Amino acid sequence: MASLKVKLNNGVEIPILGLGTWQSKPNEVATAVEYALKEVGYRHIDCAWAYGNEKEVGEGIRKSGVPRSEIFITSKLWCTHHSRVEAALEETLANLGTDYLDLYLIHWPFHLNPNGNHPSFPTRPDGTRDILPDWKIKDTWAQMETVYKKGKVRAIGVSNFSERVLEQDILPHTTVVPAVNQLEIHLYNPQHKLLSYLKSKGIVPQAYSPLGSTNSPLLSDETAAAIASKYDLQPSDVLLGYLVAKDIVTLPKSVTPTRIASNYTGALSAASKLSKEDVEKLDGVATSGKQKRLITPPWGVDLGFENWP
Ligand SMILES: NC(=O)C1=CN([C@@H]2O[C@H](COP(=O)(O)OP(=O)(O)OC[C@H]3O[C@@H](n4cnc5c(N)ncnc54)[C@H](OP(=O)(O)O)[C@@H]3O)[C@@H](O)[C@H]2O)C=CC1
Ligand SMILES: O=C[C@H](O)[C@@H](O)[C@@H](O)[C@H](O)C(=O)O
Repeated sequence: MASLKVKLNNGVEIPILGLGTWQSKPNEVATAVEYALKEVGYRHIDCAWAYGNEKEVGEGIRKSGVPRSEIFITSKLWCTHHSRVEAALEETLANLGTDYLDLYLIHWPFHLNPNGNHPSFPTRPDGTRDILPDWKIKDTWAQMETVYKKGKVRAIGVSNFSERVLEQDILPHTTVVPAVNQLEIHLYNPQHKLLSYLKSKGIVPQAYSPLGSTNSPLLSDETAAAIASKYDLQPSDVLLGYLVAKDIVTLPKSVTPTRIASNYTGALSAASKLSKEDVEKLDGVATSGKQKRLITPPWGVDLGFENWP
């Protein structure tokens, strides 16, 4: 049986399943969060300033009646805020209506121009993203360490950081090793090499877009479907259970009550049923020609990832 929590490198425990909230409309997310916490048993919500719905997530948390201390809340520092981490965190805390986060992540390893032509997605005259090329990501991380040491967040980590960025730009300069790296990890983008590297450094991986995100090609995958029918599960259960069985913190998003419920129970059920051979088979799907990244914002610079188009 897969464990329900994973221990981070500072001893804090994180529930292995969390509810995603990207693209959850503000008028839907409060109900979704309330339902997930009150009716299903989720105790972990994955948020971000950039999702524009943190106020409504906070509303859902309060309406659920589940005590704050029982819920693991993650949020992420947006790219236009790298020079003012503490102020950005305060804004997120106020939006969510809480006085601390369980985990705060740097959303992407770039500082976008805070004085550009858009508050979240500034672009240059040629249309490319207005990244500050001279900004050092270690200076963002130093501010993350400050808010951690002040006790405003129980753990700090990163998201969308490749091995190269961690190895060259973060780890040589840290006193606190990131607790987590949140990445696109799923059947078609399993990132085996990066996962081994993270394990060697004690950094816990979190899987975003575990179902393949919007209009997912994964839900009709033949290997996942065959394994699902063997155990009387849905393919979505297998997609999630596969990651949970590998001790990867998994973040399915849904605003549909039946899916919010089945993703939770199905993931745990699949994780307990999948054999070593099933997991090996699923591990090989991408390398047998199905490798595909689904979330590739147009950064216009090399992030250091394998298989970035
Ligand atoms: N750090 C980062 O850069 C990123 C972080 N994330 C995080 O990870 C979370 C999950 O990733 P996300 O990209 O949202 O994608 P998911 O892989 O979680 O897929 C979500 C999509 O699948 C649908 N869905 C959910 N459950 C089922 C089911 N059982 N059967 C069929 N369809 C289903 C949802 O529809 P519906 O809601 O209508 O039910 C939605 O369209 C995000 O919400 C966010 O919190 C995601 C991307 C990038
Ligand atoms: O967390 C979700 C994703 O990272 C999302 O915030 C980005 O992909 C963003 O839409 C972008 O275009 O950079």
